[in-house]
Amino acid sequence: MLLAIDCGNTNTVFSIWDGERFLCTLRTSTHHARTADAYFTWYSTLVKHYGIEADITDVIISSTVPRVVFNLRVFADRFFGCRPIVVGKPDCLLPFTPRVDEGTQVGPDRLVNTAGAFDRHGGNLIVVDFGTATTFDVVAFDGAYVGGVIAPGVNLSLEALHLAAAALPHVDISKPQKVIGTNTVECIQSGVFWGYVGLVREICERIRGESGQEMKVIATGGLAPLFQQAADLFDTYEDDLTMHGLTVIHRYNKENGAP
Ligand SMILES: Nc1ncnc2c1ncn2[C@@H]1O[C@H](COP(=O)(O)OP(=O)(O)OP(=O)(O)O)[C@@H](O)[C@H]1O
Ligand SMILES: CC(C)(CO)[C@@H](O)C(=O)NCCC(=O)O
Ligand SMILES: [K+]
Repeated sequence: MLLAIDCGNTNTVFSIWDGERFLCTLRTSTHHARTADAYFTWYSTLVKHYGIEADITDVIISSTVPRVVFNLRVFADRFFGCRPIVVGKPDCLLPFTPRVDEGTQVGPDRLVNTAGAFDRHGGNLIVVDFGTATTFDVVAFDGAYVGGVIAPGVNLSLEALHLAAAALPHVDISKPQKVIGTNTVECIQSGVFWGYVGLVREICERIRGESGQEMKVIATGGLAPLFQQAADLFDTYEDDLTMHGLTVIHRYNKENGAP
């Protein structure tokens, strides 16, 4: 069985796979100081709760936070006796070579999203991921990551307003009924919500223009459905895209003789 781990700057998600069959997802916040033993305590409690007979033989990790990788490696070695594949490390094979400026370290989550989206949809895609940052990954005709866009995440923008302006409260994102807010909370929600609708539309339009291609837009991340409610921004929404990408890269490494 495969344990696929996606560590973002905010949240860490584990998913367990029996071959192609998805078994469960476990989610926790990302903390660089969490030890291998602490991961196992959390993991084994939840696996037991879900009644899963998990016999993990393989682990793959994508982490946008370099510091957490050490403890996750120890976790994989100590509790499952295996050496994980870590996306972005030289010994992890990718189904494509990113076409970016020399020396650029593309976020592993973006490489994983690219692999997952190409596997499901073929090439000429824009993948929009609403995580800590809002990222746009451009996937070429042949499945290569060829660049993209990084914008501040939705929750980060809300938090930044609250932190920087003494009179602005913390506000949760939601779809406002109108553009013109008549109280502070509505004004903030309007700015961030409609601002992101415009941002997504404009960036996708410009990517299509620059590529000279029609491109399908695939959205992932918890907040994507909220934005889709407001406007026809995406062709599809796939909440499991990153996890699927991890299984694609894992399979590719197995088939191509990686350790
Ligand atoms: N249905 C939902 N409605 C509102 N907010 C949601 C929903 N699902 C998830 N969220 C929130 O959306 C945010 C984005 O979630 P997501 O898991 O895509 O990224 P993240 O974990 O915040 O980012 P990263 O992967 O960079 O750590 C999270 O703060 C999450 O709590
Ligand atoms: C942009 C984030 C933070 C999104 O999770 C991550 O992909 C990352 O740290 N990227 C490194 C820089 C890059 O992707 O070009
Ligand atoms: K994510």
